[in-house]
Amino acid sequence: MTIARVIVDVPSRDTDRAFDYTIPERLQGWVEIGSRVAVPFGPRKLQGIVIGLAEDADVELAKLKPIEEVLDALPPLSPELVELGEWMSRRWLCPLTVSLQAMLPAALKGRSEKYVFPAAGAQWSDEETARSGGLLLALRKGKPLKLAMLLQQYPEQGAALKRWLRQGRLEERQRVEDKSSGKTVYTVFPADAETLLKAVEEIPARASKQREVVRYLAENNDPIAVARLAAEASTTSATIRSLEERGLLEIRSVTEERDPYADRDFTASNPMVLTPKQATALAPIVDALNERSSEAFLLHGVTGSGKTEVYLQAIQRCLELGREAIVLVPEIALTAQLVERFKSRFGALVAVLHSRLSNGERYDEWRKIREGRAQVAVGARSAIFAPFSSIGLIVIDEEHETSYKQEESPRYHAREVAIERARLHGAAVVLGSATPALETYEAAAHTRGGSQSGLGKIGYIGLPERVANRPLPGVQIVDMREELKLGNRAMFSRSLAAAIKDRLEKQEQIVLLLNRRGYATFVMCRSCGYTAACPHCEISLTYHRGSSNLRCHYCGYSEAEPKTCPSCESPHIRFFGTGTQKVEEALAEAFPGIRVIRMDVDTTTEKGSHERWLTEFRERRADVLLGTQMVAKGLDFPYVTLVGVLAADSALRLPDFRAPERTFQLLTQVAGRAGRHELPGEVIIQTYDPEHESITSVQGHDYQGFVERALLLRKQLGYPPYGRLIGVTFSHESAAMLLSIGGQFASGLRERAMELGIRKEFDSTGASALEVLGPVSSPIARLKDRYRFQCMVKYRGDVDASLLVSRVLGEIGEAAKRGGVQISVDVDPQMML
Ligand SMILES: Nc1ncnc2c1ncn2[C@@H]1O[C@H](COP(=O)(O)OP(=O)(O)OP(=O)(O)O)[C@@H](O)[C@H]1O
Ligand SMILES: [Zn+2]
Ligand SMILES: [Zn+2]
Repeated sequence: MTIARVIVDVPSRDTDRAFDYTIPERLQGWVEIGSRVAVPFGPRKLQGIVIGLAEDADVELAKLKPIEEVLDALPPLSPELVELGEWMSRRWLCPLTVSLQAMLPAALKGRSEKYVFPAAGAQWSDEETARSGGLLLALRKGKPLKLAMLLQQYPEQGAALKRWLRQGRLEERQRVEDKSSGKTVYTVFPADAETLLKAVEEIPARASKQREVVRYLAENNDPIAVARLAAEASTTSATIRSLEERGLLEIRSVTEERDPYADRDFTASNPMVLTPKQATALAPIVDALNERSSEAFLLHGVTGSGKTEVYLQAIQRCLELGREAIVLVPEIALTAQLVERFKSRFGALVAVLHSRLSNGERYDEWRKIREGRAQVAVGARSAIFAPFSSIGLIVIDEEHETSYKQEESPRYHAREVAIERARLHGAAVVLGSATPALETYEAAAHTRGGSQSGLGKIGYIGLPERVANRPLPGVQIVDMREELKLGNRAMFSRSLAAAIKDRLEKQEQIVLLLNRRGYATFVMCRSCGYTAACPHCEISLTYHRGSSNLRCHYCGYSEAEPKTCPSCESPHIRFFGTGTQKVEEALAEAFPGIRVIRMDVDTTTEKGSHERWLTEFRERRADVLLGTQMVAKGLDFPYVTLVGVLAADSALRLPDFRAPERTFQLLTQVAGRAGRHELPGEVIIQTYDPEHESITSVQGHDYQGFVERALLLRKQLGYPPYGRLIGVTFSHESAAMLLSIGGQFASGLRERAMELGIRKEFDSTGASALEVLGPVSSPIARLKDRYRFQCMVKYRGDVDASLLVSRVLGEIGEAAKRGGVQISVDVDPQMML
């Protein structure tokens, strides 16, 4: 190959195409599809990723510049991931480099020097050594060698070097100054036992310590850390170094893998005997695995129906077939408990990827996957890009979770990426949930046609009952308006208070959910109605009791709590709304001695704190687990028999058409925490809106009914999954500028649609339609001193709206850029805020 087609890492429309470079002779063996390279670009030197190789370019070869450097010994992306990236960029309208960069571990992105050195204990035959043209001799001197130097001096050894790296006999490391690099440990590599035993005789008797160490090494002929050897042979590192001078051992610095779960023991677990229902659920998944067919399934199982065991046994089958599995879980559910369930079944084969790991830890887990040392990747959203080569199964647990959509570019949805990646691998996909997203349910049930979800056909698997005939918990709805009428002004209704008291007496446990989305604590003046808002963002400031200050959750701005109203000077200014802190106080007051664990953004910032709280609760060192959304998911505690929901309806009024769906899902999930084991459960939901379907459907555990009605409404309005949306947000310091650019966009798009004869009415015929809403001020009208306007493009049927949008953006792009307007496009937005 002589030409490499390179995507340079500049995320802009102008550079969003492949540029051709020649591959110099010395790099011939090194450049592959997926390689990260350094290339000259105008006066600059840029990083880029090779997405294609060719013999010929469209222009004269002499006009092309050569690639300057290859940045990693092994390409960090496979051809398959490059292809996936290209698909993502088309799907979510973003520059290709943005998609590709999203797949790389952060630790790799820098321009740090790479080193190559032998892995501990790696062996080579004499023949390999002879054929390596001096490369192995150089490497085995012990010092890590710079990759750049190896590329220069051993150009013809590229294939061999890469093979050894892939086999894990060589290691590639980077020296970066942050914690990304592994822990360096000085390690003793002893000579062979025979040599050592012979040497013992030659060491003078007065050097008895040296003799002892040599004897020890002859008996334990494995590499060992210097510090450890010193301890075991009760000697000093000086003694050990003197043996290096005698040529009896070598000391090399070895970078230790950081295993974030190293200090934990996982008791091995065996597959459970499946219930007949679980077995029926597993069967079609196993069939798909055996046939290597890229089928997708919705595993719709009520809370506590044993979905996890079905995943585990499907994964087991996948591994037996010699293939790899990815399991996605919501970030917040990625707790020790869940990791443990996978680690105890599959042990060291499991790599864990989540954002609480340091960059270096993530990089180590990523390499474990790439080098074939792990076969199962468990992680949050981005684990969908785990660098496996032969995926057999992708599981997405709690598939309805909004966190599977990335809210920054590339604005991909992991569910769709999973289905596409599975297609490339011939892998099966299992989407599991007790409350599937309407889009997924519709794709699986094909209830009334006209779906635009883009998910293709999905098989439906139901698990309608809990394991061992355990009943779903009884749900009681309490009308808080009635409570007030009866003179109860407390935070807890009479029935919730009585139930809490009862559980405290029985020493059972309680989960309390404060649905706080859209309901943060804010400061309001009772005399004039003034509310404290961030001066940079159009957002209410949130009150933090600990520090007594007001904070903006978007930009971090903070100010002291006002003593008098800045607007009318009234002293009657105080904070409103119920925060978890306030609930905690109310609990302490109403139930003296109650032990409460509060879990919210404030108490879980510290690394590991999340897990610590949950362990404490599991060990029954607390009576109540009180928290926001994060207490609702995936937890399985046997002594929880009561779940209480405060302010169930607080998120119902958000200006988002998915608000009722989200509320229903959250309530169902949290209700599902109760009575999962022998003890039966009870749920009490407090609300000011007891007639609302999102709440009454939870009472009857009536997912089907709720969804059928919700889908009907969506269909009438042309909302997903029966229509699709593209959100375009414009931001600038000046609102006037935005109106102008936003207006140009909207009218440009309307004109194009009209030219193509696309109607704008969403009528009952279901015919193709496209409507442009806006530009209007965004629900968050100002953020970090920039005003925000948005247009919502709503369409259905046979309309390539993505293409139209990118054309129109191309037309106004120049003017927008000159004016400094930032434009972001969100295809299939999940958040309307
Ligand atoms: N075949 C089985 N035999 C006995 N117990 C089982 C079996 N399958 C699952 N369980 C137990 O039932 C409980 C619920 O299972 P699991 O947590 O997998 O449910 P789930 O469907 O994932 O629930 P959720 O969606 O609420 O997280 C667990 O304690 C699990 O150990
Ligand atoms: Zn006031
Ligand atoms: Zn702010």
